[in-house]
Amino acid sequence: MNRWSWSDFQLYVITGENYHPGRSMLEVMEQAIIGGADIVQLRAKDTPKEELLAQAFALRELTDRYHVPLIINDHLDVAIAVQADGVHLGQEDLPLAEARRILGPAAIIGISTHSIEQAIEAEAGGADYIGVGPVFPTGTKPGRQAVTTEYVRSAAERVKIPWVAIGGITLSNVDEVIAAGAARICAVSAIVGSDNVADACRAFREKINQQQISQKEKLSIRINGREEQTTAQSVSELIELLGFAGKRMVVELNGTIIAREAWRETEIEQGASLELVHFVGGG
Ligand SMILES: Cc1ncc(COP(=O)(O)OP(=O)(O)O)c(N)n1
Ligand SMILES: Cc1ncsc1CCOP(=O)(O)O
Ligand SMILES: [Mg+2]
Repeated sequence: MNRWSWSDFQLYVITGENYHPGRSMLEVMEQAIIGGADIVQLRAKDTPKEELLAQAFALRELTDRYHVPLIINDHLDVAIAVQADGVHLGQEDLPLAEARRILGPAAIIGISTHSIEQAIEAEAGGADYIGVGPVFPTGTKPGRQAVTTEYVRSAAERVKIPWVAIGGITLSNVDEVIAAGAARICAVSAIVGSDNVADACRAFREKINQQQISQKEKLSIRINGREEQTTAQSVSELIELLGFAGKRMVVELNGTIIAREAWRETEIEQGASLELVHFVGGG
């Protein structure tokens, strides 16, 4: 991953110094990158500007060394000063259009969204990616209402630009978020607060990859007009998986009736349309 293919990212890690007393932000973020963080954000809400700027320069040097994109939370001036790859803005921060006017077309601008309406607005306004969250309640943004995996599900259905699920995501609940359709995960506490930051990142990456492999293996097909996902590769396998093995059936695949003898060698391909008629009763 590098800044030229930034949108393929899977694991986005944000700084959170209060989660790792005794370890520096730089050593923690280096471990995150080594473990597989493929985009990072500097977020330090209460840090004075001068110190924030120094942290941003140091993180720029680190991310340059590893060819990882750097995003600055909230502060466009800091992003410009350190030649970061972009900024992340919330609903109450500088409006997207203003940020774009200042930063230009090449900058990566991410927008926090808490509803599908906000997501559609950010997409239409030219955001490069959006944050979807907080999925779960989180101490990193106390008091902010969780959007739940319901919003993750609608983002998966409707958002066309890259989007990342964020907020209260841990190794114990990330499967739920991925199952709701998230292909990109962002975390603070579960990663930077972990004893072994690199291993935590590897574990998150493993879970994201695992899900993507099993999604890829599934074919999207239509059965009697309904969109379905299947791992079946032949008509006979599909009939078995649907629990119709041994039953009297007529199978039509893409408009052609398939004789029972041909079920085993007839492959099912992505986008196939099947009509299955099951005869009930005998006589
Ligand atoms: C990737 C990502 N998503 C959401 C946020 C939150 O941004 P915002 O709502 O502006 O809140 P603060 O982070 O500024 O407290 C984010 N930073 N990154
Ligand atoms: C910055 C931010 N925006 C929405 S949730 C959140 C915090 C994410 O932190 P954590 O992964 O510790 O819940
Ligand atoms: Mg903000």
